[in-house]
Amino acid sequence: MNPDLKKERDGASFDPEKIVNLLYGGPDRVKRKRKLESLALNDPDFQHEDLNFMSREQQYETQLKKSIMVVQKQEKHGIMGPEDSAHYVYNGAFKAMAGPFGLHTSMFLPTLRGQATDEQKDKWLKMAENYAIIGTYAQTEMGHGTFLRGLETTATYDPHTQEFDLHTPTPTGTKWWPGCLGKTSNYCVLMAQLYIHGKSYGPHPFMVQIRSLEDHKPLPGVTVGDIGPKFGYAGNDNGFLRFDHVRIPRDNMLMKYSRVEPDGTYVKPPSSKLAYGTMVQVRSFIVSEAAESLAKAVTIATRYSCVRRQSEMKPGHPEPQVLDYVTQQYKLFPYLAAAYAFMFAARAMVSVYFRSMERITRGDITVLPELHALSSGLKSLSSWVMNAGIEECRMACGGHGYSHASGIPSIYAEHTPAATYEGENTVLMLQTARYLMKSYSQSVQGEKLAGSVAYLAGVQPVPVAGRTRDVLDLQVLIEAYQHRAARLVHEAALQLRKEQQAGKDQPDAWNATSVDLVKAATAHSQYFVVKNFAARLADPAVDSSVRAVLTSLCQLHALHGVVNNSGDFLEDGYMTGTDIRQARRHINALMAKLRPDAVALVDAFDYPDGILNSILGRYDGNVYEHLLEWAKASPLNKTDVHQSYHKYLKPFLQANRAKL
Ligand SMILES: CC/C=C\C/C=C\C/C=C\C/C=C\C/C=C\C/C=C/C(=O)SCCNC(=O)CCNC(=O)[C@H](O)C(C)(C)COP(=O)(O)OP(=O)(O)OC[C@H]1O[C@@H](n2cnc3c(N)ncnc32)[C@H](O)[C@@H]1OP(=O)(O)O
Ligand SMILES: Cc1cc2nc3c(=O)[nH]c(=O)nc-3n(C[C@H](O)[C@H](O)[C@H](O)COP(=O)(O)OP(=O)(O)OC[C@H]3O[C@@H](n4cnc5c(N)ncnc54)[C@H](O)[C@@H]3O)c2cc1C
Repeated sequence: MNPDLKKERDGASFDPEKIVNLLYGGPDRVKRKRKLESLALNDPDFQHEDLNFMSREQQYETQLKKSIMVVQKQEKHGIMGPEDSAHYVYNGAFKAMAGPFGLHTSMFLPTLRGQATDEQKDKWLKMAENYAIIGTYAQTEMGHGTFLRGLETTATYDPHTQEFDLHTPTPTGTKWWPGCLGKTSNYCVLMAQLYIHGKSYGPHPFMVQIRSLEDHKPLPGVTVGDIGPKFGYAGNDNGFLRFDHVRIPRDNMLMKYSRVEPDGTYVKPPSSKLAYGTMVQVRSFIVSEAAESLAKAVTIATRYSCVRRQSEMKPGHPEPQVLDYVTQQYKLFPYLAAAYAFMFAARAMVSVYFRSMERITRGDITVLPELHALSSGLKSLSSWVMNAGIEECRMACGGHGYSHASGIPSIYAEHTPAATYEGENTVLMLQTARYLMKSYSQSVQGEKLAGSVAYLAGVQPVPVAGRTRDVLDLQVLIEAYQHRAARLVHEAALQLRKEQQAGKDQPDAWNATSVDLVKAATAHSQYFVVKNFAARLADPAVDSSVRAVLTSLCQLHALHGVVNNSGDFLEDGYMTGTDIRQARRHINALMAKLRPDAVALVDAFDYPDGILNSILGRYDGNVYEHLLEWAKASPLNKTDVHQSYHKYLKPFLQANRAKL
């Protein structure tokens, strides 16, 4: 063990195991998590050359082979359900979401479960759950991803044959991006515009076979392939798909909510947005993905910052650990705090999701708009912060952060698209804003608001300027976030009205106000995160040493947000210059207080080395010797003299020498 890391761990004010239990739901679940992770990490069948040293084709093949073994072994070991899979599959076996069966489990199966009738489930779900067929979720097209109503792929009902005719009318209508489509899937859930008797009914889901179950060749009329290399996701065959008048039976439309009768009569769903249910589910889960990826990057950068010694803080003294530089703490600790904040927010989001789904299943669709607004806002906020945080962690590791040996580039490449997939973040924040504007106007009309928007009922009066308040008090901070969100919603609503009064129609007024609207929706989401973090600490079951350190983290998270967005808090005089100055001082004091606990706090995320996959973030801190070992494994080091020397460099050098 690196002596610096040992010293850090010995000096912590709490036992990290207590936080591990808090984060993962108690000792039994932690035991299960560790068992599943180590089962996957120590399985010789899952060992392979570092993916960073492989070509894309090799990566795809390796991940596909592993995916198959994962399925077989899951069955053998009785590993079931999303929590088990998160530990065994995504963290243990893959260290990634993006394996070639990723879309089968994350979207294809949930869509069948959520959108198919019981008869349709009997027909397909068992086959899909048992991997007799592999599917994906094919919605996005080359020309349209965000604008779902603009999809071009059509499903035209023919009552004579009781079939749908699937067709891609234009190049831009080509399905583009669906994961696991390019080479792996033989089925997909296709989102296509439903046409009956020449009338459009909007996007609907259809179950479509795209490849032969005999030889895996594309079925007649189907053109399908891989979209080529991307920023990351090398092991995933994101694909393209086109249809040339492909016919499928009527009952291949997923008909849990809307139906087409044999004669072509359309039966409306209780809400047309129920067809978008899988996206809402995955958005709700992405908050956890964002929290975890950020936590991994922060773990690597924090441990490395205790091992790394650089420069002279005091003349003639030994080089200090870089984490002792307050600027380094300022880079890392706010993201450490954010990772915790989003882990708690993710838990809350998932329980809101399941509670809402229970009601929706019982036929109560009134909860849908709030679920959509909350999941859209939290998905966007968490993935934005995650992206900024991972990049900050990379830079905090200096040059070594840029090497794949740090593990950070892979974390970044694997998770950065979360800001884009399942709904582009700005677009989703505007969806949240839409709900906030509606709620605000209901409140202005005297309706009582409930749930996450109840606070919009009235913007609190601005306290007398100069009033002293303790900005370290979590209740004071929650009220400040609440006030800021309510005010920004109120002002965005006023601005929207002003734009309309100035003669703009509603869409133009909305566009003109959209920067304010995104700001308001972001503030609303941040308020939820801060309030939820503080509420988690109020739980009497939380151990006192843990409560102490997490309270400091919660204060840091909230204060950092205040200082970073100080204009919002100052603008209407709710906070004063003195408050902000105090907030800055408190941040410094909190960082000093958290410094001795930093390593224990990242240890408490409980990522073993096999999952972090990082030389810099090793638990034992033996970074330097392993860096060299890792580099020696690079394919370019297989021989002392690379063959290209003989082909190119040698003649070039010889010719140059001959000229002299
Ligand atoms: C069990 C699960 C197991 C494992 C999962 C584990 C972890 C998951 C974590 C990670 C995932 C891992 C791997 C996956 C990796 C990548 C996969 C990526 C997949 C994809 O990207 S799929 C494609 C996603 N595409 C989108 O998200 C498109 C975004 N666009 C839209 O959603 C909509 O078109 C838009 C923009 C929201 C709607 O715009 P518009 O205003 O034009 O809407 P409408 O006119 O259609 O709507 C009017 C009305 O309806 C409201 N509304 C819109 N959407 C919804 C909704 N989903 N629910 C409820 N309500 C909705 C809208 O706000 C309007 O309301 P209003 O009239 O104002 O009342
Ligand atoms: C790694 C990865 C995996 C994916 N997997 C799948 C999959 O499995 N299945 C699938 O169907 N799709 C998948 N997608 C596609 C993904 O869902 C879309 O890329 C995403 O929904 C964004 O749509 P877009 O690409 O059309 O972006 P665009 O909508 O073209 O966005 C471009 C810019 O325009 C802005 N913009 C667009 N509309 C508005 C608006 N109304 N108001 C303000 N600004 C706007 C956006 O904010 C953005 O800045 C995947 C994408 C990636 C990157």
